[in-house]
Amino acid sequence: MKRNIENVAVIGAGSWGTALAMVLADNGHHVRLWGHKAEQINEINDLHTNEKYLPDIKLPHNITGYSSLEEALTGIDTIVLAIPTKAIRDVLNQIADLRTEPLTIVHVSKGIEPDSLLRISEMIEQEMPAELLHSVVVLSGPSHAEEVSLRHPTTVAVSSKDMMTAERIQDLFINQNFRVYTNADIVGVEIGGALKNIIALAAGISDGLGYGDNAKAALITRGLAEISRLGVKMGASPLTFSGLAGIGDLIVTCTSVHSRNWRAGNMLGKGQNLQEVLDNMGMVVEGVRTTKAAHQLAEKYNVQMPITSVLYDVLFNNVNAKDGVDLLMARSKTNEMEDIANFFED
Ligand SMILES: NC(=O)C1=CN([C@@H]2O[C@H](COP(=O)(O)OP(=O)(O)OC[C@H]3O[C@@H](n4cnc5c(N)ncnc54)[C@H](OP(=O)(O)O)[C@@H]3O)[C@@H](O)[C@H]2O)C=CC1
Ligand SMILES: O=C(CO)COP(=O)(O)O
Repeated sequence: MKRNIENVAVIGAGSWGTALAMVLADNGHHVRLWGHKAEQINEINDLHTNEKYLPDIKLPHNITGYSSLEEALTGIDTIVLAIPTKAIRDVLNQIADLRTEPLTIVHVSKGIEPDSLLRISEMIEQEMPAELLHSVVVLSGPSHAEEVSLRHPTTVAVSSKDMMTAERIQDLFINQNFRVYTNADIVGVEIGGALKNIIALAAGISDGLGYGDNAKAALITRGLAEISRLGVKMGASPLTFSGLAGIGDLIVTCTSVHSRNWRAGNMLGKGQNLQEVLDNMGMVVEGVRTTKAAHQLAEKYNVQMPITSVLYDVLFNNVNAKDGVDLLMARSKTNEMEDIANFFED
């Protein structure tokens, strides 16, 4: 495939920003990788490594590290925003102050903001003045940075209200190891990516408690049911949840030792407390804040989300993890497929 070679800035030099910078660099693009810690950027430029986030990985030489956001953005019209949901408003404010020309923002974060209950593309539209925003694209799917950086086969979906730009972003990233699909359902792609982290925390807890594969399969299946139930109420297509940003990402996050959400849940299940777990992780565990947001969304849309609700109590109301599982198992009996009937009722 013949490509247009572009200058692209990746904003956020953590695990995912660095792995995606590698995909873009493999495709021949000129990649600027911005991070807010000068020492880490020196390591990227001098040693071509990012040991804290991707140990033992050599970065291609067409990735250049930047610690000045202004320099990273000069002459750039496409950025990949790869930072935790919590930091997005702050970083977008800095970007908006530095820009005079419109940007296409490809966001790759998997969260929902508590209280505002906004998806990330909505936060971007709120923070960036309209004249500085060309388009917002989301890239999501089953894709652990650790495996992408080893160039193992990976598939993701891109979505946007502007599908012409989504197709341009598909071309920017796609290669032999990294297959990119388009999906026009931006609500479903963002909701699937964010809410799977809640179920991965729960799956980690279940494993930490010593429960087996039956329990995990139940969490994945019933987790998908409650994600879809909420997503459809928010305007998503039910089909998206059977795709890469739905069941695909749910499987990888609930079953992989790479997942920070699964690992955090696992430590909780083994008896550590939440603060201890988050302090030890050293990387973002998006599912914790997203559990708060999903709990609020379930109330707002009047949707039953039993796993989310029990996890919320385990994380924030001192409910013991084992008691939480007992609560889920003791719920009143119901018909497995009643959810599907509800999709088509409204
Ligand atoms: N890791 C993965 O496999 C995947 C992650 N994602 C999503 O991508 C997003 C980013 O995750 P990931 O890269 O893994 O997270 P990491 O914790 O690995 O890295 C986060 C990066 O963001 C930086 N950062 C945090 N706060 C700020 C701030 N206020 N200003 C500037 N930089 C900041 C961190 O800097 P510092 O080093 O100083 O902490 C770090 O470089 C998350 O939403 C995650 O769900 C999506 C798909 C795959
Ligand atoms: O989203 C991911 C894989 O698709 C990464 O999940 P974690 O944030 O749990 O590591």
